[in-house]
Amino acid sequence: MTPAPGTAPAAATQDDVLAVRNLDVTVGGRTLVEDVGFTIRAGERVGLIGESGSGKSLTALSVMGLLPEGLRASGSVRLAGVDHDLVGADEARMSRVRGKEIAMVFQEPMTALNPTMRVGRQIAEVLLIHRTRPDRASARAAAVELLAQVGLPDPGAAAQAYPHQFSGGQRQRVVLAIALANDPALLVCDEPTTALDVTVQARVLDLIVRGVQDRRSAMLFITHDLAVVATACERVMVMYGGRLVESGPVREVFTRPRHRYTQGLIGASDLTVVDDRGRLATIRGSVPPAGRFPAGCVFRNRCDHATEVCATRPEWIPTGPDSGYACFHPVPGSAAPGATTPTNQEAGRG
Ligand SMILES: Nc1ncnc2c1ncn2[C@@H]1O[C@H](COP(=O)(O)OP(=O)(O)OP(=O)(O)O)[C@@H](O)[C@H]1O
Repeated sequence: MTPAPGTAPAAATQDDVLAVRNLDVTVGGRTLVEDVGFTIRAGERVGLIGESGSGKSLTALSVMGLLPEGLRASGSVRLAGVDHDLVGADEARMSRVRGKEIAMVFQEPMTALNPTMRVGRQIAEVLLIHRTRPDRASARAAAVELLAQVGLPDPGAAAQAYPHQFSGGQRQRVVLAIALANDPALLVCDEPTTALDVTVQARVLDLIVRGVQDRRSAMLFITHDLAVVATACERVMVMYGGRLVESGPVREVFTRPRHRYTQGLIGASDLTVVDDRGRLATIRGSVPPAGRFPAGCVFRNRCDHATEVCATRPEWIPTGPDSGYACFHPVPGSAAPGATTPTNQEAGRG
């Protein structure tokens, strides 16, 4: 096939942790995912975006060998250090890979947790099954340590609790602790923060990114939220109609999208960035060219009160000749000490 514009051929190198080639997913006579190919390097964080039904989840599920009954994958999915293809691998082989070399975090944490088992034990089991810890006592101690790493207060007590005793955000932290337990080479996340309260989304996203960075794990991150991709990922791939249509560094794809679908997606989005003083800016329309942001800006999650508060404010600054405007105001709870907040004060928001 001729590669779609902006998609790199899936040529595996020694640094690649994952190499997907010619992946098709079919059901009956219907092709749902067609000729998808990509690689992910060790430690690389890659976003996968695209409209609903474009094939993102089926691509991720194929990588993990978890396609729903009746769907069939063909092509090749190779993982570094695993001597067989994951496409067509039987369940016994896949269960040795899953939870060890590849781990996953889905949208709804309850689907990943056993409601009748204390969470400390659920984490310990993953360590024992894959023989990462030699005995139950050290697995339990490691479980408490993992719960501390994902920011649960009083991790010793948390280990003794059942899933229903946690909030949604806390449950997703537990799922993350399980996913990271064996230092996977690849973490696959499918909308991991979408079901969470908006106030905890950024914190959980932070923990995911920190968790993979600390372990030098690679990450494949599915989301609808471009700002999340901009925060969490270095590279982004775009799916449309079951095919991968574009791929590249996040800033390049977001500033110079090549495929018509990506151009529409970016053009219709509001993105937000945070500058080095902890202030948040909403970029309306599209992202301005690289270098137009103040130094130290990082992308953050969507700002949903900017339009009515800021649209008429003089603090709106043009961010590029054809790319809309930004309005700075503080990120709730995370403004850097000493950050000036004129927009916020004028708007009477704290
Ligand atoms: N079990 C199934 N049987 C038949 N068709 C399916 C099945 N699961 C998914 N599909 C179809 O495959 C296509 C791709 O689905 P997929 O879930 O990968 O999309 P997606 O990009 O992840 O969408 P969303 O963002 O809404 O989760 C869709 O047309 C969907 O209806």
